[in-house]
Amino acid sequence: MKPAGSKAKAAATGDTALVVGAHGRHVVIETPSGERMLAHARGKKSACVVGDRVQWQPAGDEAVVEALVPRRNLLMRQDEWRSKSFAANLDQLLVVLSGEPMFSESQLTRALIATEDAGISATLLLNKIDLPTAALARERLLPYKAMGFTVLETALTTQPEASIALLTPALGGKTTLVLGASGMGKSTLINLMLPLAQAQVGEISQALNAGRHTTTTTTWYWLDADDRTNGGALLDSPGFQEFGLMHITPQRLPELMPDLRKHLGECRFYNCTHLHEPGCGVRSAVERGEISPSRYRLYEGLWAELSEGQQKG
Ligand SMILES: Nc1nc2c(ncn2[C@@H]2O[C@H](COP(=O)(O)OP(=O)(O)OP(=O)(O)O)[C@@H](O)[C@H]2O)c(=O)[nH]1
Ligand SMILES: [Zn+2]
Repeated sequence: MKPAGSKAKAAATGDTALVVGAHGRHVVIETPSGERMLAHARGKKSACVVGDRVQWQPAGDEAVVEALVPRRNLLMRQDEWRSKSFAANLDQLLVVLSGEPMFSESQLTRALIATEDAGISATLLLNKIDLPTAALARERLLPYKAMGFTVLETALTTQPEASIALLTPALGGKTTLVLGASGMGKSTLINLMLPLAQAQVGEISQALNAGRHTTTTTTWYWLDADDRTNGGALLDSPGFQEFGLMHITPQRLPELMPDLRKHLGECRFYNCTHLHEPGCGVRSAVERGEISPSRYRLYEGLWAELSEGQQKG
């Protein structure tokens, strides 16, 4: 075995590669020349996620991940049993929503809290605006517009050209993780923006193989395969059902919810939980209609859920 020092030095001088697919300790990396290969992470600590930059060494036809380049950010979720990382080094999250099926405000709020916690910005996309149910969905998104989120609107299937024209500048040059609950139109969006996406998926799942037909982890797609430095990328993450926030303490919730955060200086007690204290600025704002009742209810529910988790943990 070579001394660890020389190996570390070789890795440090090597080019970094991008993780474009990951399944446990098996990852698919893309080298600066655009070559993709299967790589193995060393040791348990070196778990990589899509979007990571890694130092690597060739090992036959495959590669070994030597070290992880420090991350700019990491989007994760955590339930009682385990934590799951979606992706690292993101510029933004795009949440696809629709009125049919109606999006879940709880799911949306959870995703936005995790995103805020990770220091990543988020854009909302109301899809299926060709359907009458879009009106109600639009109304339910008003509080989110008021707290500063951009809400784009598309009819991906009936107005594909207009959708591309709207989405191209919103996605260009950025690394965007796309989230969407089942039926909202996430696959339609990916296929519209990336006509060759299916081919890229095939390639990555084949490399990670283990006989799986569908990707169960996040997948990286270049928006423009000829411009891998500035062109931007879409990351498709399957499964948006349970967005556990167990990695966040209940005390931090108000600062991660922009509509509540705005009123934090207005409470009588510095350590106000905004649940029952007198002179609470947050609850006054709810009464004045400046914080929507649904958002406040979500806050109460999350507080209870995360406090219980804290007691157990
Ligand atoms: N009317 C209308 N239907 C749409 C629109 N966008 C997508 N759909 C339809 O909605 C259904 C769900 O779209 P998908 O793109 O498969 O949704 P998804 O979010 O990927 O859902 P899963 O595949 O279950 O993860 C499909 O039948 C689409 O054709 C739209 O803008 N308007
Ligand atoms: Zn308060």
